[in-house]
Amino acid sequence: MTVNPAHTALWPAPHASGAVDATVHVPGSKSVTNRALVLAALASEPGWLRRPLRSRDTVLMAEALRAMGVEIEEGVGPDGTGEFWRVIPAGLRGPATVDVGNAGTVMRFLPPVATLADGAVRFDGDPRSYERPLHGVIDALRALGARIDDDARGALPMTVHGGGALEGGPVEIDASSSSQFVSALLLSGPRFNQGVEVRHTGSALPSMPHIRMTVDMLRAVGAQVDTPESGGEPNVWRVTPGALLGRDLTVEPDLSNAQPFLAAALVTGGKVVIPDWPTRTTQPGDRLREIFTEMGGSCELTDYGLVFTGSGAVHGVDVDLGEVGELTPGIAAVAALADSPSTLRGVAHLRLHETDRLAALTKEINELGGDVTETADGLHIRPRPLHGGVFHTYEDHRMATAGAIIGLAVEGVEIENVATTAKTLPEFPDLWTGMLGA
Ligand SMILES: O=C(O)C1=C[C@@H](OP(=O)(O)O)[C@@H](O)[C@H](O)C1
Ligand SMILES: C=C(OP(=O)(O)O)C(=O)O
Repeated sequence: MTVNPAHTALWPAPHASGAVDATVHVPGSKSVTNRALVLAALASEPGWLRRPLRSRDTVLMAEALRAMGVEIEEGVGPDGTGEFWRVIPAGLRGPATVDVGNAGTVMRFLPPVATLADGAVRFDGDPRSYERPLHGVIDALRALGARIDDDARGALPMTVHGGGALEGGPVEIDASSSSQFVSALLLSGPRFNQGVEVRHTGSALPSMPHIRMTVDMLRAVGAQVDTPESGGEPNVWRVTPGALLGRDLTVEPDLSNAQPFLAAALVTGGKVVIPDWPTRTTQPGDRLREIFTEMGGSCELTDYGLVFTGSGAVHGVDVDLGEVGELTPGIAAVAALADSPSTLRGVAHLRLHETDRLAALTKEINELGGDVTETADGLHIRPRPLHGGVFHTYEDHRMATAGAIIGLAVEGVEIENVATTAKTLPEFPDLWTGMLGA
């Protein structure tokens, strides 16, 4: 958790003078966009992504694929269909250089792709990317036949020496520090000579909805995937080798990025509508309908989207967030404003996210007068009257949006480096002030 002096600009978080009442069009899902890019790049024919998220993480993914020879055309479709990206796959090539920034999806999903390139692919990224776990992907790829130089650290920076193909087959990994290890191997699995069989051997696997998203999206492009849910062994996923189809996919809104707007309705006793909320989705953000209802709101899913209404009261929760870890900062912010204590559990792995999120939330909420303590796997939050001050973000987009939620209810909160929201939602400050009618 280091503060970058280049990023100390302060953004006065708007204070809500009354109940919000707004419709917020939330841009596309980061997790869907980056999976769709990888799958389209590995396909045997061109494919389309409509309404892709355009943010730091997804542009890094697109640039990395371009560096390996994939063509990605960008344009705007006819009325109402928004932007599109057309992905034209090509023989993957090296030498290439990939900047992963601090994107978990880029640093984990692309090394397996790079094993298929016919040359060296060098991976580097932000200083934080050196600290985030990658050993599961590196060790698994080596076991499946890849040559990787990583200075024996099991981390970035590293070079994958693509050999034009990978043998693949069965492999065991401990993915308890990130579900993205499993997703990464499955996404490229159809292109390995023997496919891949991933067996998770460690303690609890986090973020299961994200693994389901990987499986659903693989099946949608024609891959055959056997999973624990489809009658297979627990903790084992098997992908059969085969060609992938190019598809025409419209990306769903990012439901985790809808979180701060729903939270605004909750903490101000107002109403927020999110158009195009999917009726069926693997996105973890869909759990907000249940969690924010328990915390005092109510919601209705209509043909138009999700209508979420706050009651004026905000209650604490005791909830295991292991499946939906990326929702933790926003839930912690709401919990700090509640009328009773909260316990957030199952999220020890957040210590290795964009920043150590458990330490960062504890420090920043407490510096505004809060009473938060870290547990082995989460947070205890006892609400207290808060006061203004600087909310540091540690180059973590979800810390910035968490601070903005608190700022709605507490005067004088200033968010350091709100621009860090560009990782997944560059429009955040504008959408936020637009919601408030400013
Ligand atoms: O596969 C994905 O798109 C993601 C999986 C999760 O990662 P972890 O399992 O590392 O928490 C999640 O937190 C991240 O924001 C996105
Ligand atoms: C953990 C997150 O991102 P990443 O994809 O970089 O892991 C997140 O967006 O909350």
